Parts: sequence; structure tokens; C-alpha cells
Amino acid sequence: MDINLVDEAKAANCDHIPIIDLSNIGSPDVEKRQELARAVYDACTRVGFFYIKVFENHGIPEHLISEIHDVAERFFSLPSEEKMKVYIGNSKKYRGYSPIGAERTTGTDDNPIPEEEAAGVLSEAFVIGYENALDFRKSENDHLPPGTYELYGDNQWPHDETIPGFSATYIQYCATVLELCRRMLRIFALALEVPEDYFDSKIHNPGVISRMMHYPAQPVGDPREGLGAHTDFECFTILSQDAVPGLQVLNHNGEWILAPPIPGTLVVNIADCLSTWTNKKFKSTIHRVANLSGEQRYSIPFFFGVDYDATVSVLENHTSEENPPCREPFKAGDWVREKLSKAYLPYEG
Ligand SMILES: O=C(O)CCC(=O)C(=O)O
Ligand SMILES: [Fe+2]
Repeated sequence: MDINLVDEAKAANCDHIPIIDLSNIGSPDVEKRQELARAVYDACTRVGFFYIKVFENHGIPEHLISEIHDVAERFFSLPSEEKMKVYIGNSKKYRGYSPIGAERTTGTDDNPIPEEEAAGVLSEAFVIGYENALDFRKSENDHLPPGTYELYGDNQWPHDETIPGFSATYIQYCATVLELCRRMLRIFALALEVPEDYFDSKIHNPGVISRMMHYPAQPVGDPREGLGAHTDFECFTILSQDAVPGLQVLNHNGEWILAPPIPGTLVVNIADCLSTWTNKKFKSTIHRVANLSGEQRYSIPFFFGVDYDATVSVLENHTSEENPPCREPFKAGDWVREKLSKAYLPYEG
């Protein structure tokens, strides 16, 4: 990447990624929560990426992480015709199986890649989105708002006989990570000096997307990338990677620094919507994937966003005369839908 193109708000000011211990996330002691918020603020403003340690008190049991990786590997090892039964082109909501090369890299918010130049990626994915089953706070009697950007629900699941426990495991994983995201949003609010419950009214039907990713080992001479350089477009992402490295993060010097797997951690990165709320003080940092390990690589990103009908608008306490809002307010659903339509194959009818 041309060093002159490295935008301060999209590149990490560091040569490694910090590790944050979230043990105090739910502490009744506000001093302890504030101390955590300061560490989070430093990571988000300087790097845009950090690792979190997955202890029991984060609510994500380690066995769930190994189970989700296990079902992901089993899904991708199915024959192509099985995976194509849940083909993403069957879905109006960009849900399902996206074969190798089908996804296009979309670039960043103010530097999108023109459609005719967007290259296919060297990875395959299985994508799901928010439905009530993914949310411990919902019951069978709850209904999603109809027509909200046509983005909620209608996931395509493989038959349970094909991979026993696949949907149950993925649903349990997402519901668990979703609760962690809601708690983390309170720490972000504290870090941003707004009331801790500032975002709570915007996450009743959160715009959650998750996907399982499989990156084959990069063949010598293949110019395709596992995932091209991009920023994530929701609020923030929680990523579980297996033991194979591949994720790279752009820094101010135009260097790609590795975000290697660290046992017992997940990777968190800030995405476009939360970065906008903070007037770009929190970095939505450019990253990409290149699997040069010679082995198969699997990862499971969980993209957390606010309700699709919530408005994303720069926080007043992060603007000034010299630093006006970086963007006009917009609906989260408009932005996410536009990005999804550029990345994924459309509905094929
Ligand atoms: O697979 C990874 O490590 C990162 C995936 C990613 O950046 C994405 O899905 O947006
Ligand atoms: Fe990403």
C-alpha cells in the first residue's frame, strides 16, 4: 500500500496490538470500570485493534470456542454441492454460503473500491445475520420489526443430519458473544465520556452479522488475497481465529503488522459506525488476510452493529469548531445494506 495513502484514522499507531483484560467489565466499582475504559480508549484511539482475554467472567466458555471451530471445519469440508444447498445467491439478505472468489473486497468508507476493479477473494464464507434465536433477551413471542432494510432474519441453515448440532452451536456462540458486545458497548460509552447506557436504547434488535471463514493455503503465484484491505462497517468486530496466523493490520508507516493468534484471546476491532460516532477518534483500522502458512486457516468474525433503524451521528462532545462532524447522520441499515450489496453476490431468484 502506498504510504502516502495511509490515513491517520485508518491506520494503527503502533507495531503490535495490545492485550486487554476485561475482568472488570462488570465491576460494581466505577473506578475499576473507568480504569478499563482508559485502557480501551488508548487501544481504540491509537490502534483500533486489541485482544481480549477470554476468561470465564467474560461469559464465553472456552469449550464453546472449540465447538464453533469444529463445526466450521466440518461445514467447509462438505462437498461443494452440499454447501451450495445454502448458497448466498438464494438469499435476499446476503445470508448463506459464499464460495471461493465470490466475495469482493469493498475498501473503506471514504475510499471504496469501484465495482469493476473489486477482486474476488481467496476464501469461502458461511454468513448469518440477526434473528431472535441469536439473542438471549428475546423469546418466541418477540417479533422483529418488518421491512427494516430487509436485513433481519431468514438464515439458511444446513440440515442437522448433514452436520449435527451446527445451527444450535452457532446460535449459542452468537448469543453468548452478543451479550459480551452489549457489555463492551457500555465500556466504550464510558471511554467516550457519555452516560454508560448511552447506546442501550439502540441495541434492541442489533444489526449482528457473523460468518465462518475458510482460507485455503495461499498457492504460490496466486495474486488473489485471502481478504483484501478493508475496514469493517458495523460498530465493532469480535474475531475468533484458530491457531494459524493470517490477519494483518495496517500501521502509520504503511507496514502490515501481524495480529497472530494468541491462545485464550479473541481479537476486537473498531468498525466504521462506531468510528463515526467518535468523529473518527476511534480508528476503524484497515486490515486484510493473507494465509501464507501452508495450512488451512479458519476464523469466525462476529460483527456487532446497532439496530438497523438507529441513527449514527457524531457525538457532540467529540466535535468542536476546529473539529466539525466528519459525516452527516445516517441510518445504520442504509450503510450496512450498501456495503453488503457490494461485497456479496446478489439474490439470484
Ligand atoms: O479472518 C480474519 O482473521 C479476519 C476476517 C475479517 O477481517 C473480516 O471478515 O472482516
Ligand atoms: Fe474485517
